[in-house]
Amino acid sequence: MTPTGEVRHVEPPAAPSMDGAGVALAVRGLRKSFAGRTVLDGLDLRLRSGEFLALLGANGCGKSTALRCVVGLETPDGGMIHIHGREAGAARDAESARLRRRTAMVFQQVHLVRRRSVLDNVCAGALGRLPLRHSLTPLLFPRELREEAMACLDRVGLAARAAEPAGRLSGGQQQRVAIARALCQRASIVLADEPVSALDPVAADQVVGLLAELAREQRLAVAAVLHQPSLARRHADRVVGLLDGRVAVDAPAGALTEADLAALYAADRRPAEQEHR
Ligand SMILES: Nc1ncnc2c1ncn2[C@@H]1O[C@H](COP(=O)(O)OP(=O)(O)OP(=O)(O)O)[C@@H](O)[C@H]1O
Repeated sequence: MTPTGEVRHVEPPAAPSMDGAGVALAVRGLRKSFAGRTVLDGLDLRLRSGEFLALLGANGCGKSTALRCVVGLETPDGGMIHIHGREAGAARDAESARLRRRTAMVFQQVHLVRRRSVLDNVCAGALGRLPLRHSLTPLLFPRELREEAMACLDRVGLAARAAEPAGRLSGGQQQRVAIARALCQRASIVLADEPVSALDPVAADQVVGLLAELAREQRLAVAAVLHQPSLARRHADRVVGLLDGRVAVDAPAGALTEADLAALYAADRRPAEQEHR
């Protein structure tokens, strides 16, 4: 951010193209308020296939809300969301649902069924494209799906744990299972909301490193909300910092400055409720 409070765009330029080559996700002018309080105030964001973007910003600045709007868990008040060049509207029409199935969200809470096997949990990523009966019992998962899920588990380094109950794995391993589930969904855009906030530093580094690898090697578009700028600098291609529901910093990860971080996390800019969290 500049001393005058303007957005510090090192690269790319301010106005995101909605459908340029390689742009997997483009958000323009996204607006969202809760009970009259503006949370997203015209957010612009662009994410390319093969890119790992770290989303930074103080508590309450709107990071989760932005991701939730993209995957359809929140309905924006205004703005546009384009997924692979096509508009995903707020309406629950078939085209928007199809586009949103290209996106997967990974949460801090992994949302695994702890008593079911690791493999069954990964297979569950495919439920959106399978007939409803498959959700009744994992015995109905087709063999090809199990093979695909094994390949996803192999990709996150956990094939050997496929038969164990998911609840038996460590926190970092469970988060890797959740990422494998997103792969089994065949998502091309993975949005991770604080995926490592509950993990120790070593596990956190592994999980963020894995997300970066998946972006690079499988050409996924990956955005992760992180509260650790050091992880963003080490693994991300680009960093976007939000302030008051808008983009305040958009820079290659290596160009993120201490002044940027000071501006993003300045205590005197936060609403009073944040001070006491
Ligand atoms: N469903 C909701 N109803 C009412 N207020 C909400 C809702 N979801 C989010 N908010 C409010 O919107 C603001 C932004 O929340 P959001 O979770 O997007 O922030 P964040 O940047 O992800 O914060 P954190 O880093 O703490 O997770 C907060 O003040 C939050 O209380």
